[in-house]
Amino acid sequence: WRLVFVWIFVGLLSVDGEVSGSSPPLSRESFPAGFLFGTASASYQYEGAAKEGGRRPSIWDTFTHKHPEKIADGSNGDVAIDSYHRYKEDVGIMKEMGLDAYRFSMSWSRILPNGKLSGGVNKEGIRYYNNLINELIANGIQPFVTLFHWDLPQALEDEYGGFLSPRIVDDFRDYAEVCFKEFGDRVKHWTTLNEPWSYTYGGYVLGFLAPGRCSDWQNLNCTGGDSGIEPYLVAHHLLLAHAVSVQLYRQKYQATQKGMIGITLVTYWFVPVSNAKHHKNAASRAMDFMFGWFMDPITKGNYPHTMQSLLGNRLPKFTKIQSEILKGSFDFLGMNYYTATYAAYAPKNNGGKQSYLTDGRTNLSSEHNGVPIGPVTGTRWIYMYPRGIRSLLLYTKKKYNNPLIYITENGVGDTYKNTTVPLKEILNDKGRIEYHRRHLSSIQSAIKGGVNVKGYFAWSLLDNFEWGDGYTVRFGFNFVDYKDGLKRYPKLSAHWFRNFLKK
Ligand SMILES: N=C(Cc1ccccc1)N[C@@H]1O[C@H](CO[C@@H]2OC[C@@H](O)[C@H](O)[C@H]2O)[C@@H](O)[C@H](O)[C@H]1O
Repeated sequence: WRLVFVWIFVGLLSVDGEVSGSSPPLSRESFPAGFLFGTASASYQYEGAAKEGGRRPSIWDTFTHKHPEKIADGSNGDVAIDSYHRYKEDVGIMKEMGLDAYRFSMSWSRILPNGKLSGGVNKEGIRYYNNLINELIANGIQPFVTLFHWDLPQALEDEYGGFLSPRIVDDFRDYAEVCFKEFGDRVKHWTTLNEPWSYTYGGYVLGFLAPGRCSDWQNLNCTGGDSGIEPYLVAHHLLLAHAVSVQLYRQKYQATQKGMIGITLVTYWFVPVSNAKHHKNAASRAMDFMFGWFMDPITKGNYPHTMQSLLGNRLPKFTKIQSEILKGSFDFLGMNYYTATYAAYAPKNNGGKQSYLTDGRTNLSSEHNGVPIGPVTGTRWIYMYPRGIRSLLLYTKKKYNNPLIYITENGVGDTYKNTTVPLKEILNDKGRIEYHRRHLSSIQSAIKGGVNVKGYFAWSLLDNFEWGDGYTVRFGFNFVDYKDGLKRYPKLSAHWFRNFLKK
């Protein structure tokens, strides 16, 4: 009998650490009082109205129009899902779902069309974001605002190469100050950057994101660049732009506006292919090269030791003053988690050319001995690995002194290359419900482990323009009908989340 009991108990213990079956089904009540639930979005992926309301081009307008071959369906964000005109309807959907907060980004080139303060502030841009913020607050939804979600004004890319140049630091700070001044009386959670790793990796290592730069020997149809040098320059300037903007907010606005400011970082969870020391070290190095690359400077004022020793003079150096303003430059940490990957030791490829891809001496793979790290999903690079968000949260708590954390993105997409799939099937997104439920359960387990996480934003409220995958990958709780006036329909997951959130 004892054996039978053990078997039953073990069977109930789901791999995410939650004891399913014995505890009530997961709901808002499973989380501490005041825990915020929301959804996330980004300006270029949602707004559309690319040439309306005084907005000038961003590097994503240029990238999609000049290189449609780099977008799965050759599409762009000219119209996207038209949130610029439909924001009231979209806020209504958030209200209906019972969201506490909404994370969105501001389009820098809608507010400063020429990128610089000297080019003038676009009043129509200010008006749009005031309308959106006021609509959210009128519906009891807190605005979480990201200043930069990859859509850099093209004017700054043209003038001095955007984030390749240190000149970006002052222009970003000026842009941030316009936003603090205009919206800071109502916006109490600011994020400077969304995923500086992705902007750097996608834009300067492999060139599949704007501005599409990489080493020509990689034969990835890039517009110039050097995957072994430029990523480290861009990341350096992203960090400095972040730090000076946080310093400005704290010195001039925080005392009166009483808001918080942070940064959103993305990382995989890395699982060593075996317990062999050289593979465990590889997994640790992989964390340094993706998460520590940004997390160490904002907590310790410098890059991880592994990066410093492996990169030498290819890694820019912070001055003493820069190190000081970087250290502690966040009130909260935004964390985006989607999946995990295996890490194995990789020897230095002496003959090979230099690239971020090989600098970390790690081989990353989504499978080991032919077995995927987790169940495949509707998204090519996302394997279901919910325990990874718990491991990542506990790792962050231990290594970085238990910071205040919001999960600012977590979600999964369904891929539709052929558009003949019946609507009924698309709306029946049980896989998305399972993905979010298991990740929420894993977060609950991390909270029990003492992690200071205070909110969860799902990616995404609506299907939208998914960068290199255009409109072929759908992440929304709500379906957008690209063939019939961008009409919005709740998927099964929207009903599930509404019930989950019911007070
Ligand atoms: N996409 C990422 C991180 C990333 C970057 C390069 C390569 C792999 C993964 N991060 C977040 O994921 C979200 C989902 O990302 C999609 O994932 C599936 C891909 O096929 C698609 O191209 C990408 O947009 C984006 O919409 C958000 O804007 C972004 O903040």
